[in-house]
Amino acid sequence: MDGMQPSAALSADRLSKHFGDRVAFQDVSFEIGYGEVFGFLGPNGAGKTTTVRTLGTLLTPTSGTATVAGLALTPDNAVEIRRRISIMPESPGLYLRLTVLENLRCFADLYQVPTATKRIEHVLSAVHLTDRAQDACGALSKGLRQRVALARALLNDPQVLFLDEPTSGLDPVAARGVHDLIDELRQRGVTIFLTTHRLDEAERLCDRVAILNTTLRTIGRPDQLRDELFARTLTVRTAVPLGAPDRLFGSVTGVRAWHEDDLSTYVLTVDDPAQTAPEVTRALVQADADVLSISPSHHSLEDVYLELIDVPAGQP
Ligand SMILES: Nc1ncnc2c1ncn2[C@@H]1O[C@H](COP(=O)(O)OP(=O)(O)OP(=O)(O)O)[C@@H](O)[C@H]1O
Repeated sequence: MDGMQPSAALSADRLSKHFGDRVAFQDVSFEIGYGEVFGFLGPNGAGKTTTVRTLGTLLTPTSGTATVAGLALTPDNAVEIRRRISIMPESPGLYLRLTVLENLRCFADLYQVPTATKRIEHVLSAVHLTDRAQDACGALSKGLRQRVALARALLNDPQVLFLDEPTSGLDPVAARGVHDLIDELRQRGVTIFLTTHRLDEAERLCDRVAILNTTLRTIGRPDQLRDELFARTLTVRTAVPLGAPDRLFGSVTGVRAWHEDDLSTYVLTVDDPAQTAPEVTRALVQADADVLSISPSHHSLEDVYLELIDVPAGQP
């Protein structure tokens, strides 16, 4: 790329896409830095794939603006944008009768990849499939096909890689293999835009996540979102109920409030669990309490997600 590189690898400003009366996504804004792994989460029909297809120049936005791999998303720039990005769709779309190598040759021709033979060798080795190059794609497991699809997406050495639900339908071992490959790409500085339903996957892989349900509900680091949405708590369990919990917890400066959750289980709202836990422990020891455990709360990204996407009552 020539000259100055803009600070954002991908950005959207009030981007919207409508299909007639149907709103696929509306007023979506974000900025993603070079080398960032960005998770795009949302329920079925939230607009994730349509966002990927729009940023990938396959659909024209209804309104708003965006930059992709440093270029304004305009019809004039579409060809150059496609040179700089890759999209790995949810279903790999490989020629099942052809071998892995033949598939990659075919796509390398289509994308006019220079020095194709060397590049194919490189991407096969990047996804650890060199020894399966002569196997027909139809004879590969779903996980291995997903790896071929990833190899194909890497053929043009993209600056920005869109992965649309890359582990959908894979067992945990195959999914772990794809996760490791994503980690390797991150280490090589590829910017990754990852849509997923798997919150554990987003939590493990992504620097930041956005939660979409037609409009963006939130955006941030997983730990930041947890802190913003949920009070920090310490849970104290004792063998027998405390005699005077009010006096005991009231004497600890870091405890802002407390309630008894269950018999002999006390939930304390605190500003800083790491600082307050030792103070609470000392107070409990002084009161001769039989402590079973003191543990900080752990909210998962799933808690954040469920809090934000307005799950209708009665739905799991
Ligand atoms: N080509 C199209 N024509 C009309 N409506 C469409 C088209 N593509 C998507 N939609 C609609 O746009 C909305 C968003 O769909 P999209 O596929 O982007 O959601 P998604 O978040 O990727 O869902 P999923 O997780 O189920 O894949 C849906 O209501 C969908 O029916």
